[in-house]
Amino acid sequence: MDKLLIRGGRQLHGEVRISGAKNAALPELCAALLTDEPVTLENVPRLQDVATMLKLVRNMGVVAERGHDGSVRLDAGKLSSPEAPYELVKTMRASVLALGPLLARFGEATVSLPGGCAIGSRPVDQHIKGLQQMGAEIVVEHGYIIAKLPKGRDRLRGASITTDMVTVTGTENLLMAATLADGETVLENAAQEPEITDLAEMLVRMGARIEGQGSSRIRVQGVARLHGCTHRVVADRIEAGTFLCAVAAAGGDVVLRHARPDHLEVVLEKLRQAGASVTAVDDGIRIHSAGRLKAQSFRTTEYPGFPTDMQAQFMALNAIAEGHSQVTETIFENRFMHVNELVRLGAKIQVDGKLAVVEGVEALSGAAVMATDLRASASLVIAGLVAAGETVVDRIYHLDRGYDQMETKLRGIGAEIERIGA
Ligand SMILES: CC(=O)N[C@H]1[C@@H](OP(=O)(O)OP(=O)(O)OC[C@H]2O[C@@H](n3ccc(=O)[nH]c3=O)[C@H](O)[C@@H]2O)O[C@H](CO)[C@@H](O)[C@@H]1O
Ligand SMILES: C=C(OP(=O)(O)O)C(=O)O
Repeated sequence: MDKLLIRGGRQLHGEVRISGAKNAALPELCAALLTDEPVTLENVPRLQDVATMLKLVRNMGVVAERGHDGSVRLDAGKLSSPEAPYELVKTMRASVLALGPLLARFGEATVSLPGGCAIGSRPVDQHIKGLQQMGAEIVVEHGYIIAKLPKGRDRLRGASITTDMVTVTGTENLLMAATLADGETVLENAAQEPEITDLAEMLVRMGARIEGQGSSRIRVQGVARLHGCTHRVVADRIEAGTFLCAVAAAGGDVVLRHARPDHLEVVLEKLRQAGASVTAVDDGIRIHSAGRLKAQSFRTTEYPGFPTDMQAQFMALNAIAEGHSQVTETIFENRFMHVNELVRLGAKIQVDGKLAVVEGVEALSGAAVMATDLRASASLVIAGLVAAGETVVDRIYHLDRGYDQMETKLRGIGAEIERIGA
């Protein structure tokens, strides 16, 4: 099993190219299931989750080819089975995004329940309830969501759906299903993340009629069929945010090319309040950080609030900043697993339910630590970059799920980091 070996204490200087967003690419790969015409996605990040999604759609009969230029061409003209088996779904929750498109286009879908995962129980009841409101008959049996249209119907029907909470993949599943439904669908309490707007833009290119993406009410007028398109995946705001925290913590001056400042406003503001200089530059964001930063309290909430996917990385920064901070996690019930590992590196953090209280220390010291989930891994890498001596991060398969060549990019700006075998 691969590990990362980091020798801390180097400042970071230069330029990093931010990749396409994991959380946009995954639903967009599923959106290709909505049409029998070829779809080309550009700027698709090289990640394990993307490889898993390609395996999943190929397993259904989709012809999917990766180009050398970061593009993926998908042809879902003929499908052998509208099914997502447990073996593939268990490694990636986002597989549930196949449910809406399959049901909308083929009138049936069998998708394994994703099950719980490290950061929380993460049910998909809102996806199921919304599709039922659109007329689907759904049973959950032997760990599978088995969905079909009632006899005599060949399309879902538009509906007014208010989800009990804001759900990102729930909104995406219902949005994709609604594009081919009969009549109008209104999604109330919709998630507003930039990845949803990007997905909606792709669907519009395919001929969908959508209004209100990026707001909490999305209206969709269903159409009888969608066509192929070429779409460029939006830049990954969480990858950008992770590099921003790395530079803020380690010190240095770095330009993140392709990063979108408008997608990271709350994080950028926190970094500025901490004392870093953060500016929008041509096609990117520049961060300059010198000296010890000031700790910042924050509370994770849905977009446009502070992203839960940035909580662990910012906590690593707070761990070595000056002063106390309070970090409140409101989205997932078990997303503080990095805390014990940061403590192994010398951080002082106490957790009480949804609240972590961080007392900034002057220095961390390298140690062997274990990654427990994707963003926890990133926070350990950031802590390793500032810790004195060597840090070895184990179980980095979590990191590989969602970061495109992280260690190569970090090495490119001066970090001492290498991948080592077991
Ligand atoms: C592939 C992808 O885009 N993943 C992102 C997506 O995950 P994901 O879409 O799974 O997260 P949700 O927005 O659905 O989850 C928000 C909250 O709602 C709960 N919930 C959700 C659906 C449901 O049917 N029932 C229910 O109870 C969840 O358990 C969680 O507590 O948004 C999260 C919140 O920004 C991010 O951390 C993930 O990186
Ligand atoms: C939690 C995340 O991803 P996923 O929903 O794919 O598990 C994430 O990207 O931080």
